Amino acid sequence: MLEKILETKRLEIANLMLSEQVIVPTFSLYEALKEPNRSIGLIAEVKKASPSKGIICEQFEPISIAKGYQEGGADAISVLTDEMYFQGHRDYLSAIKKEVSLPVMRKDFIIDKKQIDETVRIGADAMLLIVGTVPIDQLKELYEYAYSLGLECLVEVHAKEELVELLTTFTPKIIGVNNRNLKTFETTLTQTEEMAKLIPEGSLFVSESGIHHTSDLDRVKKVGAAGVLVGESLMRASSPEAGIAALFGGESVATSS
Ligand SMILES: O=C(O)c1ccccc1NCC(=O)[C@H](O)[C@H](O)COP(=O)(O)O
Repeated sequence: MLEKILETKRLEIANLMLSEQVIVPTFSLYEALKEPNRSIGLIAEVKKASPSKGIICEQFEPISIAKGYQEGGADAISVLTDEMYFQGHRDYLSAIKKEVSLPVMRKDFIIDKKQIDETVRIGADAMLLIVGTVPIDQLKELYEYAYSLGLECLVEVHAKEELVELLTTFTPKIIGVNNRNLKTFETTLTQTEEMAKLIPEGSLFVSESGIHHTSDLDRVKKVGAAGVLVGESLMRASSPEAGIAALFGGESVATSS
């Protein structure tokens, strides 16, 4: 699946036209995850569809979903911008950035500096980089290029070997362990549990995908995750706020005194 998506991305990059710069305030994903609203940080994802589940949300209203996430106490928002496989759009991200005061991450398949320029133009605070999509030295270059433009990166791994390769090349400030196997689409939190031991102390780590229940949060919290990235279970809830409340089992949001 990943190879098919990357093939599409290469074609898109060849035809990519940069849009006008969106002027919006910036927010740090790292800082938001370092001091989360609850006992573990939440990156709530705006996700209409996916290769594994097809359409997840029929009545898809990205701005109102994002506002609901903010209202429900999410620490950051992830927006899928891939059109072909996730029915996302870069315009959703720009529109959301204008309406919420949270860090907004672009969730896409970034393999070229031109896409990073576009990510800045559309107003994102952060973006995803996936180990294995380009050679690791190139990934490091993309990471450094993004930070030089003020964009933070969540660097995602799907396997222990990828994490080892990543950490022998560079140490990202935010590392994501994706619990989804991209060949079978199965998710297992064992991924997070096994890889947690290898995450360096100085990096924040986020457990991604397949998180549906409070017990899932407890499992990843126990092994030191600073945050979770949750899409489907929140998108299927009766409202974004209700989805977050159910996931956190009634845990209240910290208020600053
Ligand atoms: O979600 C998919 O089917 C998928 C397929 C191929 C590549 C990536 C995919 N998902 C991207 C993600 O990592 C998730 O959207 C994100 O972690 C949230 O996952 P979930 O809570 O399980 O919706």
